[in-house]
Amino acid sequence: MKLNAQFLLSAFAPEHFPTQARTGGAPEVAFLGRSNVGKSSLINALLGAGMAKVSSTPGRTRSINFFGLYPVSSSGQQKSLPALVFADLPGYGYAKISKSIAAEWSGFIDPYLTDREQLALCCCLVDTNIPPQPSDTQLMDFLRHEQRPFVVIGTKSDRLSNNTLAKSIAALKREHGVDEVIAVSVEKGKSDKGLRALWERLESVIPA
Ligand SMILES: Nc1nc2c(ncn2[C@@H]2O[C@H](COP(=O)(O)OP(=O)(O)OP(=O)(O)O)[C@@H](O)[C@H]2O)c(=O)[nH]1
Ligand SMILES: [Mg+2]
Repeated sequence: MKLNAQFLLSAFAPEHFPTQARTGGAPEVAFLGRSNVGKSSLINALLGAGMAKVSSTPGRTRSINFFGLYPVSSSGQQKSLPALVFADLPGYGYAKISKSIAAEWSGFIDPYLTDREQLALCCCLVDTNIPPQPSDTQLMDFLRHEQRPFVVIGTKSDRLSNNTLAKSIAALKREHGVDEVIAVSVEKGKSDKGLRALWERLESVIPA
């Protein structure tokens, strides 16, 4: 299926979340993880450069940013409703701004993860360059409790040798209690095997 990506809106409160009229109730995929882990970069790699704002300053994404993925017919016509919606979420776990982030989480991110009916899959991004983080374990425990399906994605894999990456992935699987961690890199010229595996998983949430 050919999909055309379009920015929908930035939400700072639950009442801003895209309406049924806007999305037709399309399934949503949320991108979650600590500040600077590479959420916005991954969305750009999946949807095309420039979609989401990337920054070297942690804590850049402060709103939930929604993107619609619209099917395009063989004649090139774009459908009026998206088949899938991506949600780029603010990061957590960055000490300097953790207080304001904590307030945001209880204000509108928590409600999004708890109540959003369309939310079909959570992508939990973890950095393969650092040891497993308690804040990530905490998020996954929360998602398990909420019975939200999630997939764990290991970012910035280009910075590690194959051997070190394999060890890191093994540690992440063990610590987070998951069978699979999809290793990805958004660096040009690096293998896009992980990105392709991820796309397959994402497309699987679109109803046939
Ligand atoms: N080497 C390498 N760097 C990456 C990769 N993905 C992201 N980065 C870098 O990591 C930094 C943070 O990336 P973002 O995508 O803005 O991270 P984020 O998770 O959206 O951050 P917040 O919005 O602050 O929560 C940027 O400097 C990116 O260039 C990757 O696959 N490889
Ligand atoms: Mg971001």
